[in-house]
Amino acid sequence: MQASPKRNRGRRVAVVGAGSWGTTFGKVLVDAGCEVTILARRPEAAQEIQVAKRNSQYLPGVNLPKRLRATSDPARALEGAEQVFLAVPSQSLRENLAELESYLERESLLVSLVKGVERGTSMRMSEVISDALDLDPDRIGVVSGPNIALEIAKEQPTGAVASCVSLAAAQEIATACSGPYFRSYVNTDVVGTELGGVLKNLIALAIGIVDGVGYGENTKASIITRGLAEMTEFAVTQGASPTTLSGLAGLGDLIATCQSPLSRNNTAGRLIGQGFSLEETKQQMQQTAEGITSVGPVLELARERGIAMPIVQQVQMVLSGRMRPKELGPHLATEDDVPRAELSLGIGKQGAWRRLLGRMKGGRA
Ligand SMILES: NC(=O)C1=CN([C@@H]2O[C@H](COP(=O)(O)OP(=O)(O)OC[C@H]3O[C@@H](n4cnc5c(N)ncnc54)[C@H](OP(=O)(O)O)[C@@H]3O)[C@@H](O)[C@H]2O)C=CC1
Ligand SMILES: O=C(CO)COP(=O)(O)O
Repeated sequence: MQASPKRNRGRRVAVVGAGSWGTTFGKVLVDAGCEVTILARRPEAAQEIQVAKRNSQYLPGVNLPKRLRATSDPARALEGAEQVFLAVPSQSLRENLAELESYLERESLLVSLVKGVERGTSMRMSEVISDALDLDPDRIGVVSGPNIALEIAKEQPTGAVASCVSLAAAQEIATACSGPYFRSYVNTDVVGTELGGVLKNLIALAIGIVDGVGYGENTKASIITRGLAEMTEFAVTQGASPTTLSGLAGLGDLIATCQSPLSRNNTAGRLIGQGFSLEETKQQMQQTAEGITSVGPVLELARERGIAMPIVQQVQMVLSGRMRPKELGPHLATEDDVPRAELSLGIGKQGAWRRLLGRMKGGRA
C-alpha cells in the first residue's frame, strides 16, 4: 500500500461495529490517513484487532494496519471523533445509538454504512439516526457502493458514494474515506444512495435463489435488468433521483452483489434455492444478510405508494415458503398482464400484481 494521504492527518474518526464491514472500513479510513478507533461490542473482538491486528472471525487471513485501534469502551472510541461510521445490523442500530448518544461529540457527523431498513417503522437508517438522536439532516451521511468487504480488505480497488444533504458534509466524509484503493464520489441524494444499497440486497436474494435452482445467465440477466427497474421506480417514489440508481450506489452495487459468491444475500438466496428453509439458512449464515429483514418493510412501502415490485414480491413468497424457488422469474409475474413497453418503469397495479397480492395473503417472510 502507498503512503497515507496527508489530507486526513490528525482527523479522528470512529467506526461502530467490528464485523466484516466495520473492520474493513476501519482499514480503509486508516489507509486514507485518518486516526481510527473501532468500537466492538465484545471485548475479545476489540482485543484481537487492537493487539494482534486481526479479525479472525470476520476477515480470516487479513492483516490489519498497525495504526488501527479498537476498544469495547464507547467513551474511548468516540472521544474527539469528528465522524462516526455506523456498521452494525439495521435492526439493532436504534438501540445502539441510544447507548452511544451521551458519548458523541457535539459536532460529529453520523455516517451510515448500513444497507437495511428498520422493521416496524420501514425507516431508512438515516431516518432512524435522525429520529433516535434528533439530529439535523446535514449531520447525517451515508456511504454506499459496490463494496464487498473481503475484496476491499485485500486492497482491491473500488468506488463508493458519500452522500449528505449538505454537499460540504458529503465532501468531508468522502475525503475521510478516499485512499489508495477506495475512491469516494459525492452526491446530495441521500434517499437514492441509501435505497440503492437496501434494494440491491433483495435482487441479490432473487439471483441466489435462481442460481440455487440451477437456472442460467438468461434468467439472472432478466432479474438484474428488471430488478434495476423495480429498484429505480421504488426509489423515485420515495424521493430519489433516478440517476443515483444508475450509479455506483445502485447499478454498481447491484452488479457486485449479484455476481459475487462472497455476498451474504446472494449466498442466503442460493441456500434457499437449493432447498434449505429460511430458518436453516439463517442458522448456516454466520453474518448479516440484510435483505431477509428488509423485504417486508420495502413491500409495505411499495404497497402504500401503489407500486408493483414483482421480483421482490416473489422473493418474499419464496422466503416464506409460499412459492417454490423454481417458480421465481420475471416472466411469471406478467403472464396474464397486458404487454407493455419494456423500458417503462411503471409496473402498474393490475393483473399480475393483484394475483400476487392474492397469493400473498396468509403471512409474510
Ligand atoms: N460485509 C460487507 O461486504 C458490507 C456490509 N455492509 C453493511 O454493513 C452492515 C454491517 O454488516 P457486516 O459488518 O457485514 O455484518 P457482520 O455480520 O459481518 O458483523 C456484524 C457486526 O455487528 C455486531 N452486532 C451484531 N448484532 C449487534 C447488536 N445487537 N448490537 C451491536 N452490535 C451488533 C457484530 O458483533 P458480534 O461480532 O459481537 O456479533 C459485528 O461486529 C450491514 O448493514 C451490511 O449490509 C455494507 C457494505 C459492505
Ligand atoms: O453490500 C455489500 C456489497 O456492496 C455486501 O453485500 P452482502 O451483504 O450481500 O454481502
